Amino acid sequence: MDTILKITDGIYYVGVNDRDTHLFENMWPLPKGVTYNSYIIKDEKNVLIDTVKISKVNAFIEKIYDILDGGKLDYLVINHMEPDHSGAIETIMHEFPEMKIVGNKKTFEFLKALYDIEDNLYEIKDGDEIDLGKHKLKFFLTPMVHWPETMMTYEITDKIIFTGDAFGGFGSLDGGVFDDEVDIEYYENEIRRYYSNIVGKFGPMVQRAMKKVGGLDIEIVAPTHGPVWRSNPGRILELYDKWSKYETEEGVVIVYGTMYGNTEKMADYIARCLADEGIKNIRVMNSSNTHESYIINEIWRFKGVILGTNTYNNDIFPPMEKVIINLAHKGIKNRVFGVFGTYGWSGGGVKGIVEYINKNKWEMVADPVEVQFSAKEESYEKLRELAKAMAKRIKEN
Ligand SMILES: Cc1cc2nc3c(=O)[nH]c(=O)nc-3n(C[C@H](O)[C@H](O)[C@H](O)COP(=O)(O)O)c2cc1C
Repeated sequence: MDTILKITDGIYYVGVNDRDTHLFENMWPLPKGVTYNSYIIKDEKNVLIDTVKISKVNAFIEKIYDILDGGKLDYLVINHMEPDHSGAIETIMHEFPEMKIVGNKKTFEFLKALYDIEDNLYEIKDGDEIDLGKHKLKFFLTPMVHWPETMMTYEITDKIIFTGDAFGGFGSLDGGVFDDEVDIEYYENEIRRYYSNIVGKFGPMVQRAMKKVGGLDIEIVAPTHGPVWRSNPGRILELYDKWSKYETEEGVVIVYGTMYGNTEKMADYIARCLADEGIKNIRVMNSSNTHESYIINEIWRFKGVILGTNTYNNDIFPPMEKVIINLAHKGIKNRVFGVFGTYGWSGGGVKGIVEYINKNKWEMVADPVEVQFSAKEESYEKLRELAKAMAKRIKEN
């Protein structure tokens, strides 16, 4: 079977699709699958850039042998040590025992700790180059995007940057691999979900990395997940730039936790009031049946966040608390918050959310609205006021 996929003269795509794994990092749903991208440069010296998750090693090796056509690998460049990319290293070493592993000091610390590998290492420092013949590699250390060893590899001749997880996204590549071969809008939502779920916490480091490689003449962006950007690389750079600066669009995400519908009723009323105020992008999300992956993705897009909970055992409804813990974990910034909820006797749900908001120094647009068991006429008025304050605030920028 012909599996050879050329990117430029001498540079090939050898990534694989994974439609088996349900949860990325055993946490983030993959309804549309994911890819582990890897690349080969064939020259006087042959190079493999990154590997794949161990479960996909057979398909990977087959592609490598097809392309090398009897040749061998001289180098393996490791841009990122997370096991979805480093999992096949030992197998590749076994197949090509002469091959040198190219990485930085931190890469090699992790290589030893994860796989007990310490031979055939070729350590590079920031800005170092390796001449392959026609092609030339230059290395840029970009720590904490999203691990400490992460780096990017720039191929000078064809102006391709291999970026590791930066600029990546969820979604298997179903036939098309390049941005101009696929319906890119289908992927953009999955790319933002990947960014917000996996890389989002490290916005300042993404900004630092982007500045570092910003002066390069880049024709192709080749990440370790999702499409390869050859027609419009500026688009993915633009998107990551916007998300890592925590920039937002006008819109409100209302997330609620309910057992018997009273808190949900309040959520729907706030949503209607927001619509009355002219807000078009409104997402009402049930924390009990919507994975926080999708909630975080929407919150990464919009400025307004309204959190609602009932009181459960003197505290926030647990599915709702899980969302808030995740939001705090992601270090979300530049959002404005509203809070509402219900209680039966002691209260504690709304109080719990407000405590998270204060602890994270998130801005609240209005006082929380809390009702006993279910909303009455006067509380609906307060909910409308909350919606009005939110609409006004998000229209300010
Ligand atoms: C299992 C359970 C535990 C509850 N625990 C508390 C509690 O500790 N304190 C309190 O004030 N209300 C408590 N309540 C009352 C609810 O917060 C109240 O009924 C609320 O209206 C439920 O909102 P919902 O219809 O959106 O689920 C509890 C209700 C249930 C069913």
